[in-house]
Amino acid sequence: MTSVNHAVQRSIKHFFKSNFQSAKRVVSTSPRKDQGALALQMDIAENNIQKCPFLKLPTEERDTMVTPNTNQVSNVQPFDNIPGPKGLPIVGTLFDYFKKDGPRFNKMFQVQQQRSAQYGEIYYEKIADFESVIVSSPEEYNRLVRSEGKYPCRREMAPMAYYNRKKGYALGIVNSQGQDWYNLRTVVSKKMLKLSEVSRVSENVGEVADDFVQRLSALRDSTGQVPDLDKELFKWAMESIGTFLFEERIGCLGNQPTQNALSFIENLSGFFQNLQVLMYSIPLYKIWPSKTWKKFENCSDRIMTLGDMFVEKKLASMQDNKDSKSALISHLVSNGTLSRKEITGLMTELLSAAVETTSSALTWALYSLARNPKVQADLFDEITEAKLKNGGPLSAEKLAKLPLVKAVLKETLRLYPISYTSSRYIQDDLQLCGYTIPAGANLYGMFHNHDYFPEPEKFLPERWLKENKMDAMIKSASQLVWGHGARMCLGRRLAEQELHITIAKIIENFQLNYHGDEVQPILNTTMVPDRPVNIQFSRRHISEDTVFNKTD
Ligand code: HEM
Repeated sequence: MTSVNHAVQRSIKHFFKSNFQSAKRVVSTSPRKDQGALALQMDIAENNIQKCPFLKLPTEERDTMVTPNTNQVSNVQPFDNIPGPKGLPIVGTLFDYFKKDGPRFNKMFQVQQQRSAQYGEIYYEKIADFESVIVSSPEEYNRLVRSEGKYPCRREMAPMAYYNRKKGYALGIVNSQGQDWYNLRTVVSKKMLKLSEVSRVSENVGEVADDFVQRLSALRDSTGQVPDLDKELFKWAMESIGTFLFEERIGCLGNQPTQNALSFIENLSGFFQNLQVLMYSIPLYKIWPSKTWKKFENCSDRIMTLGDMFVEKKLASMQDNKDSKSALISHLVSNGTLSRKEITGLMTELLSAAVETTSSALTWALYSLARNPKVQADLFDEITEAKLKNGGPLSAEKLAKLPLVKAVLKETLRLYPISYTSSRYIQDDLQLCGYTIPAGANLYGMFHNHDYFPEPEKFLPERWLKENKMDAMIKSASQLVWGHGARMCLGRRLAEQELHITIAKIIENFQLNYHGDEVQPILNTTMVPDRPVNIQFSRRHISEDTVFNKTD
């Protein structure tokens, strides 16, 4: 027993040593507005330098790193001067969150907003081993965006990475860094981010949206509400992304959705819910699997098994039928760079990244439209007028390009940024001497700040229309909802296309109403509603020769 106790003590000691060795802080890149031009603050003592913990720089890049230009060093502000909540040793401000909303961390975006109001546009916080400098001004964050190197380094999602290493899976695009990340991303980025590639599946995405409209119509109860709307939106999201990844229908929207697809969706929900808790907690799961960890691990196991089944099934059918050339999976097979195991891992990762994000975005868009009848009417008019001009129904591709449709999505993601923060280990300006500050933009705070967006709590898609001339810097910061630079969201073009087409088709067919209480956003890794969103769908009767319509 004593030897077991010693072993446990030793392993706890080792755990704390490896996880919480406090890195000495060296740099401040906190140019306050009153300092004017960029003034980097550096303490260049070699042994104080903290590097991106993940970055494996190629030798030649490492060799070209230079010492800082001392001309820049003025108005010195040591890193420790960055304001922020003090916190305790080791755990930092962890207990603040326990007091606020229990150990779920699902209101972090609001805490960031409050902290920014208290400390200003830059502050430092350490929550357990999660250290960040949080920036909430578009100007400041744009500087960081501009300083991106060839291998942008984002904080690893530690529980996911730990799971993958433990089970012998590759880290994937989301968690790999440096050259490994670059190699993997290069295989898919052209296919995923090129508009011409993405629009090749627009008609298929349109068909999924049509089926979804039919399904919503059929599922409505006597009050016009769709039971378990959240689950239906998940099914839509999975079916939609399937058109690009596999170029075939997964089978989520039929009367009897495939059990595997349903199980994938269910486990994905559990995966994200538990990931949110594990991300900010002390990573004790590395030595003692907690209940939350076990749930996370079970969901991850199931997701990997199901992903493997989807991919294997598709690969087997591709051997018989060589037709589906535009599917991403065919591209990966013919490209020949990745092994079968790597292809499976990547496809499962993309499927996982796609479903919760796009279904949450569509939920928020429908909720916002349901509460804003005027915007809905304008959107319906835009679609109807475009149809009249076109002399008939619009292709999915044309629907996706309507200005107000696009503005509705932008405004939805401003109010509810699905990924509430965008973060980097700073490399470029500061990489000059190998410094690192993990920095994140407080997107929620930025997007809800009346200095940047007048009447920030109102859903006003028209603010995005060309004629209203939004300030270019604010417009560019708003893109941060997709991240930025070489590491920007890989699914952005696909997600936008799916969402534009589906929003347009839903408004073309239904008038939406919402009579419930105001829904609040919470974090399940992505930003989701805190309760079921019971929207009423009234079917429009569209007549061919008039822009007016009746609803039932
Ligand atoms: C509304 C929908 C979505 C939003 C708001 C969103 C947002 C984001 C954000 C903010 C990032 C971090 C980017 C950065 O650090 O610069 C990201 C990364 C990523 N997203 Fe999305 N995403 C969405 C949909 C999708 C979809 C549909 C897919 C897959 C088809 C996808 C795949 C990925 C991948 C693989 C990464 C990691 C990229 C890398 O590290 O190189 N996302 N996403």
